[in-house]
Amino acid sequence: MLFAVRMGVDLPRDLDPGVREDLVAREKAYCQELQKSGRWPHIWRCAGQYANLSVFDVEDNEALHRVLWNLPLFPYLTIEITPLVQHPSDLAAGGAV
Ligand SMILES: O=C(O)C[C@H]1C=CC(=O)O1
Repeated sequence: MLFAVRMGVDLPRDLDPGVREDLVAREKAYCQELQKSGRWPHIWRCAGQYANLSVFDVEDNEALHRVLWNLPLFPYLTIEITPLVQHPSDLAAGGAV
């Protein structure tokens, strides 16, 4: 199942710089591990915002929940989820011209 997920990041201004650096490094490693496994095929920065728009390709809602819950930055994220289905006009998916 495909899900579009927007994550807004809100790290406290007074967060210890070392803790912040560690969190961001662990988030990046986890994100790249999921990309390599095919479960996080797209990630885009939302222009001008500390936020990303991502696509997840996971088995079901439960799997998505697990993946998101385990994000190191999870406590600092505002997450919006949109389940996706194929669009009938999508040429790449065989949509008629
Ligand atoms: O920077 C972000 O958008 C938050 C987070 C999501 C993946 C990652 O590496 O960091």
